[in-house]
Amino acid sequence: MLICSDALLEYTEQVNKLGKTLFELLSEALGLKPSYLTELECDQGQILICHYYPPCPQPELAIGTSRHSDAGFLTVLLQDEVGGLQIFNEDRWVDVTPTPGAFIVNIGDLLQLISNDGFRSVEHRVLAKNAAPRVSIAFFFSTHFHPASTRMYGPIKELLSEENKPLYRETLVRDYMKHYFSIGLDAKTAISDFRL
Ligand SMILES: O=C(O)CCC(=O)C(=O)O
Ligand SMILES: [Fe+2]
Repeated sequence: MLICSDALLEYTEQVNKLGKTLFELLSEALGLKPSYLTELECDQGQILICHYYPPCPQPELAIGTSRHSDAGFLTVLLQDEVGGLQIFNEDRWVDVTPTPGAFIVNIGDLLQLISNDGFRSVEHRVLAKNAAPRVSIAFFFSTHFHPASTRMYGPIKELLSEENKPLYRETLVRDYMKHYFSIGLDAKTAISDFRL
């Protein structure tokens, strides 16, 4: 890891910039001013996780990463050419075919919660493969590790009306994370427990 630390720092800086732009576009898509989500500090916590999946001799008996949705606000994911990532859409698993140079951007549970279902977090998993080792780099925007944060996150007030009532209760990021990790990876159970 020391060998590529400069590359990872540079990568972090660039994905951070990309994240800011994405949060601006997502704010606008919700009909809010571009700086809305960054003012809410959705881009403030960043966690970079590098995954290594060794080749699996019996992939039909194993799973690379179990079914889950990401807990934070947004994930920028880089996968290599091996494949195996799938998203759950309309009751079936769909392969996310690797595209060289492309990122996969996943909406996380907390963005679903504050957008009051305007955006939906996506369930995904990674199948085990026996062809070759697989590497992916996940960059999570979430304040998991800002335990002192006292900001409460709930459905954005500007998005609510008589017809669009709040669907979730407010939460601290750390309380959401505690619940998410206490139940483990398994479908989208964590966010449903915050539904009113
Ligand atoms: O390895 C991948 O492509 C996905 C990993 C993942 O879903 C995660 O880290 O949350
Ligand atoms: Fe994930």
